[in-house]
Amino acid sequence: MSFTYKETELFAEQCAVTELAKTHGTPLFVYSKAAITANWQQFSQHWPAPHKLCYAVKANSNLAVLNVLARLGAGFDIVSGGELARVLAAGGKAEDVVFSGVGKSHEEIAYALDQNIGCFNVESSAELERIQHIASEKGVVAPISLRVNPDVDAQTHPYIATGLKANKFGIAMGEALDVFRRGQALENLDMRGVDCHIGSQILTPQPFLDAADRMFNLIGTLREEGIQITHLDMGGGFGIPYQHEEKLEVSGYLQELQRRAKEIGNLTLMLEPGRAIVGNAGIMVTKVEYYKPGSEKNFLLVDAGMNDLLRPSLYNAYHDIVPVQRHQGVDEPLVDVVGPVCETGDFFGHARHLAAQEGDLLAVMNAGAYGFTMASNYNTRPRAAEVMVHGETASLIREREPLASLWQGEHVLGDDA
Ligand SMILES: Cc1ncc(COP(=O)(O)O)c(C=O)c1O
Ligand SMILES: N[C@@H](CCCC[NH3+])C(=O)O
Repeated sequence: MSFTYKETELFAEQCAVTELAKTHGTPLFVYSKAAITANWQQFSQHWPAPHKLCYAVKANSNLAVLNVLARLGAGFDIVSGGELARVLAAGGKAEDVVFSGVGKSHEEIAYALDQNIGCFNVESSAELERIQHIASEKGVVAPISLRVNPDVDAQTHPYIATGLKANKFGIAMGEALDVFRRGQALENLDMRGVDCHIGSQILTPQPFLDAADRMFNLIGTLREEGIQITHLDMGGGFGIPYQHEEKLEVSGYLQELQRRAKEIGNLTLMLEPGRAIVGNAGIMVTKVEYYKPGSEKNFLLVDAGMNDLLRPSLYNAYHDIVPVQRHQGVDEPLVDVVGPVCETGDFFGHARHLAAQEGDLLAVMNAGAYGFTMASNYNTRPRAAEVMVHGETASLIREREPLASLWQGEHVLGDDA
């Protein structure tokens, strides 16, 4: 059985999807190892050593996915102690991990230091002091990069734009030199890099190039001060086509970064792609529970909800919805595809032409990134199972959550309370 996610090929493989749904139930996330590998190679072929690629774990942190990437030689970008634990459990190495995030706790910093993490991407002066304190208590030296906010408009959804002054992320460009000097004065910090991340689902190269200009200028300024920065991490954010968008061509940008790094010398580059590696490598399969025609709107009620795939509800994001079994020669009414959760915002698509009946399967496309990782138990719904298709085989890589796990660990008060 082979499996790809182009619509036509999905139909050719309808038996496979139907079989998987029958075996594992729905909703079900299905990922393709071949697609993840191909996406990874799109970057790695233009990114020779010593430059590094750190996959952003938040996009999809299933252990099998992380393991495929670790075997491909990936480094990892994490934002929590939990993500670090996952990377290690999946066979990744701590030295290949960069730790991003604005709110790292004491516990997370201590854990990362104990594991000999590759680098902390530090987002504030307060965080710098905290890492110094913990590293000195442990008698170790922490590798540090400063995340700088380049104040660039990423031209994306405001909730996922991160590189503007008004956003909570990074250290303001104008403060970077002072914070860097402070870091250099602290004994248990090794100030070795700068980084930025301007946002996610960016579809034009210009914001990346603008950010790169500002970061290279900053490195120039730091070097004039005698501060020898040895790495620049430009983050992730590479968008994928969900609807009719143009595919973002990354190779030109990657080459431009390398050209500039070579020009100034002694600089290793890093990137942190997430969505671009796993987004189109996954679908969410869901079953139609009811067709509910109405005078104003028709609804297809499916068994997946916003708790399984939050992107449409949170960002009004578009995902193609494809029937797994196509009914030939029948009308395709206009329908809203909605879930069972008690919120009007619980939808996967509005005004779609779809002919589907109770029991039919639908595939929600491009669900490999920020799908399962943003799932919750809202409405006390168990999180879905995940399957990886590899070659002729499909393996269950995460079981559906058992219902009992949804209340285990909770305690009712005794009668005397
Ligand atoms: C610091 C950092 N790096 C990398 C990423 C990955 O972004 P994307 O999935 O858009 O490539 C994110 C998320 O936006 C992030 O916050
Ligand atoms: N969760 C977002 C991306 C946010 C990236 C995290 N920095 C999405 O689904 O598009």
